[in-house]
Amino acid sequence: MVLNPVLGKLVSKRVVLASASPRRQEILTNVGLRFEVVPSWFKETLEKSSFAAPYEYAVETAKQKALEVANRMHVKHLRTPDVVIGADTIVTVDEQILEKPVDKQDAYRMLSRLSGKEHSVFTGVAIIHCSSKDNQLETEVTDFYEETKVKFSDLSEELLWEYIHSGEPMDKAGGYGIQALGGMLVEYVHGDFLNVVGFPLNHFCKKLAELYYPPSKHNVQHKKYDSIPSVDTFENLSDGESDSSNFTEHKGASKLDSSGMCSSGAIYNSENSSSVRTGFMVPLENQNGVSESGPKLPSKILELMDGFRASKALFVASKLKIFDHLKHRGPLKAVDVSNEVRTSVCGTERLLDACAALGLLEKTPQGYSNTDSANVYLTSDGEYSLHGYIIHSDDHLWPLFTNLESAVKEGSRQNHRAFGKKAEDLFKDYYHSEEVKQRFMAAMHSIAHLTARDVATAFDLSRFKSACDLGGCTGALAHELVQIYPNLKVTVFDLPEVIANTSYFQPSGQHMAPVTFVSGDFFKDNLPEADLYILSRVLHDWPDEKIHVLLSRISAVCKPGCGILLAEMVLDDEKKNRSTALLQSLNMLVQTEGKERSGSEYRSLLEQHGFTNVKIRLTGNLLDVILCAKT
Ligand SMILES: Cc1cn([C@H]2C[C@H](O)[C@@H](COP(=O)(O)OP(=O)(O)OP(=O)(O)O)O2)c(=O)[nH]c1=O
Repeated sequence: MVLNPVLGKLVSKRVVLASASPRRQEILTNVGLRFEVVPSWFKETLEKSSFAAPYEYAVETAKQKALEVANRMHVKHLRTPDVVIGADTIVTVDEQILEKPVDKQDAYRMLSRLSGKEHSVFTGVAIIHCSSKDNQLETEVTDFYEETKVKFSDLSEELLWEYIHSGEPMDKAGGYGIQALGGMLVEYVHGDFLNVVGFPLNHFCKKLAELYYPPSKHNVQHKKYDSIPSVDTFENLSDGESDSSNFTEHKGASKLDSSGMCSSGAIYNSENSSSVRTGFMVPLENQNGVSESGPKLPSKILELMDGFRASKALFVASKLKIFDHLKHRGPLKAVDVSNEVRTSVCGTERLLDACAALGLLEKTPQGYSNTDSANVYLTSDGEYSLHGYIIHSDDHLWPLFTNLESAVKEGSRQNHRAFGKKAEDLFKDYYHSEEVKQRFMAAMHSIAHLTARDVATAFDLSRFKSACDLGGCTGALAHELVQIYPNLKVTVFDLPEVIANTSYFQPSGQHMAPVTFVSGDFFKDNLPEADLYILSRVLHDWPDEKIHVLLSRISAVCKPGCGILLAEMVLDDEKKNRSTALLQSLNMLVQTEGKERSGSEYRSLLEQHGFTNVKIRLTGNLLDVILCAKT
C-alpha cells in the first residue's frame, strides 16, 4: 500500500486538526490518520483586498487558524502538539471571494452568482510543526493551496430556493456542498474533488512526502513530488503488495495497544538502519527493531462499538449536574467537583477527563470548565438546554434500548420489559407522576425549542391567519411562530394534564406575543378552528390506522386552502441514507406503535385525506417539514 509511508510518518506524532469542519475530519479519518480536533478561534476577517491573489488569502487564513490553535494549546493547556493542520476553503467568481453565507439571502446572492458559470474553489492548507524550547513555542510553517474548477448549470429560482431551504448551504463556502444535494447543481469538476469538500488530500500527501522524504543526494533531480511517491522513492522501502524480499508477513501477529486497539499484520524493513513505519497504526517494534503494523483501523466500527460509553458519560455528567456546577463555579479541580456533587474523587476525575476528551469540557491546570457549547446546551438553564432530553434519554430510552434485541425479534415495543409496565399504564404515568411528567415535558421542550426556528421558517406561512399546534406541549414552536409571523394567532392544543403544566416553560419578556392554550384530546374532542394545523413529532408516535383517524378529523374541519404542517424526521424513500432518522425509527419501535416515515409515505397518508400539493423541506436540523393544502 504505497500511501502508507507518507501518512505513517504522522503516526507517532501528536497531530491536531485546527478545524471544526466535519468534512475535513472525515477525509482525514477515512485514510486512517489519528488526530485530535481543536477548532480554531481565529476570526476569518483578514482584509481581502490586501492579497494579490485569492489563494493567498486562503493560505494566510489557514495559517492563522493553525497558529492560533498551536499557541492556545501551548499557553493554555501546556500541551504542545507536534503538528497542527489548518485549512481554509473559499470560492471565487468574477474576482470576488465567497466564504460561508451569513443567512439565506446571502446564500441566494452567492448561488445566483454561480449559476451557469465556472468558478474556482481554493483550499489553503498550513502544516505547522511545533516544538517547545525554554517554554517558548517554536513553529515551522509549510503551506500550499489547491485549485479546482467547478461549473454550475443554470439554476432556476425555484431550485435555488428549494436548495437554500434545505439548510445545506449555510456552513459551506460559496453556499453549496458538492458532496451532497449541491452535487445536483454541478455540470463538471476539473481537479481534486476533495479539495472542493474542504481538504486537498492528494496535495497534502505530496507535501508530507516532500517534508519527510526530501530527495536524496543521488536523486536530486526530483526537486518536487509531482505524484505521491511510490515506496521505491522512499529509499527502497518495500511495498506490502510487492514481492520484495524485505517484506515478511507475520500471520497471527495481533496485539492490543494500550487503548485496546488491535493491530496485526506485516513487518516492513528498510535498507538503512532506521526502521520505516508503514500503515496507520501505532507501530509495534519487535526485538530486531523492526516495526510491525497492521491493517487500517476500522475507526468507524470502533467508534460505534464505543458509542454507548460516550453517551453514558454524557448522561451521568448531566444527571450529576456537573455542567451546572462548572458554569457557575468553574474552573474546578476534580476534588472540588466531587465535593459539590458528592461522588468519589477517583471516579469523578475519570468522568471529567472523559468528558474533556469528548470535547464537552476544557481541562487546564486550573481545573475543568465548560466549553461554550456545554454552557448553551448542557446546563439545565442554558439557552438551548438539552438537559431535559438527556435525562429522558438516560431514564427512559436507555432501558428501552437495552431491550432492542427483543423489540427486533418481536416487532413490538418493550415497555413491559424495561419498566415492568404496559405502555398504556406508562403513558398514564407521564401525566400522573409529577416528576415523570416534568421530565417528559422538559425533554419535548428541549427538542422543540432547538428546532422551532427552522420548522417555522422552512416555508413562508404568512398567508395563514391562525394556526393550531396539535400536541404542541409547552408551546415552544407556537412562540417561535408568533415571533416570526406577527399576524398569526396560534393555539396550542394538548391534553389537560399537559396544559396544566405549561407555565414553567413560558418565555419571559414583556413583548412576547400571546399564545392560547386549549386542553383536549385530538382523537376525541372538537378541534379548535384554524387555517393551519400543525403536527410536530406527533404522527411518528402512531401506526397508520390511528393516523387515518386523526387526519380524517382534521380534514373534516379544514376548509379548502387550509393546510397541515408536519414536522418529523423524514426518511429518504429508499430508507438507506439518513442514519439519525433511521435510528429514531428504532427508538419508536422500542417504545411505541409508531415509526419514522419517508416523504412518499407521508405524502400518501395526507393525499388520502384530501391534502395535496405536498411539499417537503429538509431543514438540515433535527426535524424536517412538510406542508400541504386541502383541496
Ligand atoms: C464548496 C464547498 C465547501 N464545503 C465546506 C468545506 C469547509 O468546511 C467550508 C468552508 O469553510 P472554512 O472556513 O474553510 O471551514 P469551516 O468553517 O467549515 O471550518 P474551520 O474554519 O474550523 O476549519 O465549506 C463543502 O463541504 N462542500 C463544498 O462543496
